[in-house]
Amino acid sequence: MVTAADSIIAVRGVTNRFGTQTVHQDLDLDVRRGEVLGVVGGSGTGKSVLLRTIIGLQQPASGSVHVLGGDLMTLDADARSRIERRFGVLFQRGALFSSLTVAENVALPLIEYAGLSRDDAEHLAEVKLALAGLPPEAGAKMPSELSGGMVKRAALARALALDPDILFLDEPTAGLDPIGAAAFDRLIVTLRDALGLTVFLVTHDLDTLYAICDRVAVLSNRKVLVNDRIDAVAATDDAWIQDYFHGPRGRAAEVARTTHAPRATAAPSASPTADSSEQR
Ligand SMILES: Nc1ncnc2c1ncn2[C@@H]1O[C@H](COP(=O)(O)OP(=O)(O)OP(=O)(O)O)[C@@H](O)[C@H]1O
Repeated sequence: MVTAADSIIAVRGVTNRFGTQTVHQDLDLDVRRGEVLGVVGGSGTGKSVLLRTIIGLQQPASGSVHVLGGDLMTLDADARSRIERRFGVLFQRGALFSSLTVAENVALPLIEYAGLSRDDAEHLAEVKLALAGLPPEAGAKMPSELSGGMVKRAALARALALDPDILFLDEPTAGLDPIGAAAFDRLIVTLRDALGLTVFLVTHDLDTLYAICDRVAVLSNRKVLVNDRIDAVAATDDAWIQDYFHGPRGRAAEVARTTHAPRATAAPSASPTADSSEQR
């Protein structure tokens, strides 16, 4: 059995309510150091609210959230902020500042939180953009000039700016075509391996689950119904899980995994480079 001590994130007994709606009730979840954990569930089951709770943007009605050895509910503001700076977050819509260039977007946290000079921050931003697979010329562009896939990569570069321990990704492949999504999946694994990240990934994308997740947590009925390796999750006796994993899309993703042909994808590349096929 996994104890809170084995976990980089340990959520215990969390309840979240909005008015009369209870989204989570006594929810427990463990995330192990170095894993890619996929979080799935029907629409409105509270995946994004759970992510927001773990990163401290949503105060639960009750329960505790231990992250990186600290209890976010009881720490003072300074200690809490030190832990929160070790998070990198990629929100669902990328959330870049539209009035700043891509490089300025990535440099901003380095100036604000790491106290770097503008020159140093923009130099380091170039490194982060390359790490996220963007070409050097992308830094000078405005977010509106980028393709959908490049916006995701720019937002990822910003999430990596402060060398996080944990990367939180909310629907990172939503809106990407299958080849762009497969390239993004590979990038996440490459970065996890190279940087020793732990990845908390909210997704609806079955191909992503099969391709990169070490374990999958399913949210249902206000709790984590199961959190296990994907084969064990797919075998769980639950109507939503059976429909999701063994419906037509689930079968296709499983076949792609077992035939080593994820999506309609190009050959994997060793270095993370932007894929020209990403949606524009
Ligand atoms: N700030 C808020 N105020 C009121 N209700 C909220 C708020 N945030 C989320 N909710 C509600 O909480 C529930 C869970 O929302 P959440 O966004 O976490 O779902 P989700 O599982 O991520 O859904 P999806 O897969 O559709 O993105 C929804 O019913 C949503 O309307």
